[in-house]
Amino acid sequence: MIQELTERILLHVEKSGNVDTLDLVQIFNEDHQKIVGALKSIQAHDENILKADTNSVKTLQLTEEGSFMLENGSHEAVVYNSIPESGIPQAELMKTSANAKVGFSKAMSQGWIFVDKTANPPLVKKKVAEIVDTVRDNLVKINSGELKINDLPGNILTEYKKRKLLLEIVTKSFQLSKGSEFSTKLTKLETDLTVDMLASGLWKDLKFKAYNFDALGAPPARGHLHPLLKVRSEFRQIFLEMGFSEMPTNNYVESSFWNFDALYQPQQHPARDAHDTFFINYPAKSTKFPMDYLEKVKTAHSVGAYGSKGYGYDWKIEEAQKNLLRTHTTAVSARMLYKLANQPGGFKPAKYFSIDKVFRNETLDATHLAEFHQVEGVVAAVGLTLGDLIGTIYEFFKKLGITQLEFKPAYNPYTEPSMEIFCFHPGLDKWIEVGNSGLFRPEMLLPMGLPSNVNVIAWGLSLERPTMIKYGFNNIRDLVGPKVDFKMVEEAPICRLDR
Ligand SMILES: N[C@@H](Cc1ccccc1)C(=O)O
Repeated sequence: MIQELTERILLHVEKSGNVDTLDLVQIFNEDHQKIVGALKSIQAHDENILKADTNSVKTLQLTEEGSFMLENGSHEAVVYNSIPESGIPQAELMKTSANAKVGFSKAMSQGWIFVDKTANPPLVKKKVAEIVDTVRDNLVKINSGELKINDLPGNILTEYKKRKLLLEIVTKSFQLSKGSEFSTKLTKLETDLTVDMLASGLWKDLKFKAYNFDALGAPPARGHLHPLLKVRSEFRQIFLEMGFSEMPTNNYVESSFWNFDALYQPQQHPARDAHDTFFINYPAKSTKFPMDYLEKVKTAHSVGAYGSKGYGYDWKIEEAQKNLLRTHTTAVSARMLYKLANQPGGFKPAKYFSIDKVFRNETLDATHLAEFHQVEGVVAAVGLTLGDLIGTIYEFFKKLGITQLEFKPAYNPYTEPSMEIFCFHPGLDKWIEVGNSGLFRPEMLLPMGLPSNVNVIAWGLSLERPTMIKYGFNNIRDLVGPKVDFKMVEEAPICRLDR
């Protein structure tokens, strides 16, 4: 079809010498888009076949309301026509059509109708015996093309546009005339240069299609980052900007000692039950611990130390030896703080973060999986306070674009005070819980050997939750697991947490 149209255009230019593509719309009864498409394909053959100068033409188009008047008359004419000879109460008249109010005031200002106040109730009556509906007449002529934009007096054009009866449309078109290589026949363009063409010398006479440097090309096959990884790198960036260094989290299997005992979590704590924690059978136990430290932990739990009464129970090494899949990355933080306290040269202030997997024996539902990621920040320095914790959390969340925070007292065995972090989500229009935080207890820090004037503030959140919010997932199974749509992974945009 395009082929045919290209030839028709060329033949027309040969005959008339000069034509605008918009005029061709009527002549060929074809869509302007199609005519321009055919022109482009002529130019792709050889840009010197036709000369095409751009034109931009303003035309008028009726709006839905304008088209309505074509059929029914202007609102004022409709009102005029619905008034009986004897008149009609205004309230009644208003019920006769949807646009009666506008029609009434226009008809009044035209002097077509008046309100007879001598009657009770006052009646709207015709003032003239007949009317000429100029608005409708003009719209008919505009619609048929008889009245062009330049034929309409400016004030009328403005009025109709104000009444939203007309739209001004700018159409770009091309003024066509013969080019230096004009021809009514298009030779087929070659797309490939073959060995035969070279050998026979045929290539000299052939016309080749111009190379399209704007063509997008086939997308190269490559790997794609999962949304969780994209969000992780945003979080990592924020921590790095704040001067935190990353903790080594490459041990999913941990001993109960580092996961619980080091964190002053008593051995009877319900979280240590197989209902909440995945214990490991092979190997079931860890045996290497820093024994001095382990003894201090035992004391802190069983009889208390450093002014604390402890929990007062019989602490057993067998319980601490049990291997498990770590239930939180705070186990890694505990290892790092122990290292920090015992490093050569002694304690130095430090800021650490981690983002990695943790495992919990949870009931699975739309927002919970048995494995997920935690984001954790830890700051250790002399004399840190709750104010430092709150300030640091504000700064951290500010970098995520979150400025409205609330803190709610909470309980963790290893922090005192502890606070849940809530933020206001303008998109969801509600407060949501985003994390947990606190100051690590002396019962946890002092056995490690940290100086007694050192305080450690820490907070943690999940990676999945902000990812689900940012990418608009309601079900975590759409994000993680066998039901994940790979197309989603391929097409998910880079995540900007500040938006
Ligand atoms: N470990 C806590 C998070 C947390 C980290 C650091 C301090 C306080 C709380 C959790 O699993 O929810």
